[in-house]
Amino acid sequence: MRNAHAVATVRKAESALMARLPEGALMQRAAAGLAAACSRVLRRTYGARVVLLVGSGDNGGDALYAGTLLARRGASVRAVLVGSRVHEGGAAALRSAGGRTVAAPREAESVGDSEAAAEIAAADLLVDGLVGIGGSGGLREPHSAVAALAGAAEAPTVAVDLPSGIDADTGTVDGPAVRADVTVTFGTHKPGLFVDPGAGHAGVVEFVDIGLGPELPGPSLECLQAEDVARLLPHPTAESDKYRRGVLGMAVGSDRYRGAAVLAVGGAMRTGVGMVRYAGAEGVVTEVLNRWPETVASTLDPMDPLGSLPGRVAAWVVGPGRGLHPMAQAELEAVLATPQPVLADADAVTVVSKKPELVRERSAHTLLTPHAGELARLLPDTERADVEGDRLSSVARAADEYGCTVLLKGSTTVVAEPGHPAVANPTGSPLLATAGTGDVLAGVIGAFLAAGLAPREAAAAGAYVHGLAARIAHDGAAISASDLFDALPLALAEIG
Ligand SMILES: NC(=O)C1=CN([C@@H]2O[C@H](COP(=O)(O)OP(=O)(O)OC[C@H]3O[C@@H](n4cnc5c(N)ncnc54)[C@H](OP(=O)(O)O)[C@@H]3O)[C@@H](O)[C@H]2O)[C@@H](O)CC1
Ligand SMILES: Nc1ncnc2c1ncn2[C@@H]1O[C@H](COP(=O)(O)OP(=O)(O)O)[C@@H](O)[C@H]1O
Ligand SMILES: [K+]
Repeated sequence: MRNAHAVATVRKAESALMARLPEGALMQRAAAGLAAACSRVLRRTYGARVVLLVGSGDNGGDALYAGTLLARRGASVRAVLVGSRVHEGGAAALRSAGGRTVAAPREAESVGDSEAAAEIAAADLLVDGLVGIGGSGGLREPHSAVAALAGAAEAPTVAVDLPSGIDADTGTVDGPAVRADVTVTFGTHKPGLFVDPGAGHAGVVEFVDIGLGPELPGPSLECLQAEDVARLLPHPTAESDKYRRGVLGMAVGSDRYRGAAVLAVGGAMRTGVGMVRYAGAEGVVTEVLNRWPETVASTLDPMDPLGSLPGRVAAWVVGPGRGLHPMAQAELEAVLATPQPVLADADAVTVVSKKPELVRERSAHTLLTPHAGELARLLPDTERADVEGDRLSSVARAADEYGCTVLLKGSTTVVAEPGHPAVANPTGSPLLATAGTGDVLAGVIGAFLAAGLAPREAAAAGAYVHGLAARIAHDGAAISASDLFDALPLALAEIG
C-alpha cells in the first residue's frame, strides 16, 4: 500500500519530528535519498552535468544539498536560481563542493536567451527544486518559463518531493508544470502524485523515508499495489460451490443497448463469479445466452417486470444500457429496496441524481460508479469540468452527500467512502477510453461484491484488475471492450 497525506498533515508531523532532531537533519535525510535517486538515473555520476532548478524555499534547499553530494562524487553541478531568495546554507554547501550558481533572469522573456537556458539544454540530468509542498496556484514567472525549458530539454528530470506546478493535495495542474521521469517524495506520498493530471506528471514515484511515519495519522488517500489487491481477491477453495462463490443479479442492457448486457455479464464471468442471474427483455436474453451460455437468464414478464426479477442473489449490478424509461426507474427502486449490496452504474446513476433519497435513505451498501459527467449530475451546481479539475474532492463530496461508496471513472479512477481514506487506482490507462469498457468494469466489481467484498474494496480491486487487463490486452494496437474478456483472467493470475 502506498499512503498519501495532505500538506497540512505533513506540516504538523514535520514540526513534531523537527522538534526532536538537530536543525537541518530532515533536509539532510531528504537530500541523501534524492542524491541516491539521481545517481541511479544517471548511472555514471562522475563527470555528469547536473542542473538544479532552485526556487526560494526548502524544496530548492533539498536540491542544493543533493547537488552538493553529487558534486562530491564528481558531477559537474550548476544551480539555476529561480526564486526571490535562495536557501543560503544549501547554496554555500554547493559552492564549497565545487558547484556553481547561475541566476535566472526575473523576466520570463529573457529566460530563453540566458546562461541558465544554455545550462538546462546541455544538462545530463535536471533536478526540479522549484517548488514543493509550499507551492500555491499555478507556477508564476520566471518559474513557469524555466519549467517549459526543462520540458523541452533532452535530459531526464528528477522532481524533488513533487513536480513543480502540480497541486500537492489534489493533483490539479493550473498552467505549465514540470513533467518528471522520476519523483522523489519525502516522508509520505502526496495525494497529487496519485491523481491525474498530477500523477501523469510524476513519472516513477520513489519514496524516501525521513522518519515521519510515527508522527503521521492515517492517510487521506491510499494507492493499492498488486500485493494489496492479491490479499483482497477471492480464491475458490475445496469447499467452494457456485453459491458460495457468489451469485450476482444483473439488470443491465436493453433492446436498444444489447451489447451493454453482453459486456457487463462477461466482465462478471471472466472475474470468476459463481453465477449470474440475468433478467432482461427477450432479445437481450438471447444475445447474452449466445455469448455466455452459462448465464442463468430470465425474460422479464412485460405484464409484471418487477415480479419477475431474480431473487436469491448476493449482490446486484443495475443500470448499464438499461435506459431511463419509467420501468427502468421502477426496477432500480425495486433493486434498491432489497437488502443486498447494489452497484448502480450509468443510467442508474442518472436516476439516482434525480432521486437522491433512493440511496441516501438506504441502509444496505450502495456503490455508485459515475464518470465525470455523471458525477457532475450527482452534485449541485457542478459541471463536468469542475469534476475533471478536482477529481478527489468531487468524489469525496458525492460519497458524503449520498452516504455511500462512489467510484469516479476516467483518468485516475478514485474511490471514496465516508469515514475512510479515498483510494486511487494506479493501473488505469487511456486505452480504456472506449465505449463499453465501463460496462465490463461494472461486471468485474459486481463479481467481487457477490463474493462478499465490501464495496470500497470491491471497487478498488475491480478498478485495479480492469486497468491491468487493458494493459495486458494491449499488444501495440488499440483495444476494444471485448478484448478485456480474455485479459481479465490473465490479470487476475498476474496479481495472484
Ligand atoms: N515536510 C517535510 O517533512 C520536509 C520537507 N522538505 C522539503 O521542503 C519543501 C517545502 O519547503 P517550503 O515550505 O520552504 O516550500 P517550497 O515548496 O520550497 O516553496 C515555497 C516557496 O515557493 C514559492 N512559490 C510558492 N508558490 C509558487 C508558485 N505558484 N510559483 C512560483 N513560486 C512559488 C514561494 O516563494 P516566494 O514567492 O516567496 O519567492 C514560496 O516561499 C518540501 O516540498 C520538501 O522538498 C524536506 O527538506 C525535508 C522534510
Ligand atoms: N483517459 C482515461 N484514462 C484511464 N481510464 C479511462 C480514461 N477514460 C475512460 N477510462 C476508463 O474507461 C472506462 C469507461 O467507462 P464509461 O465512461 O462508463 O464508458 P462506457 O459507458 O462506454 O462503458 C472506465 O473504466 C474509465 O475509468
Ligand atoms: K519540485
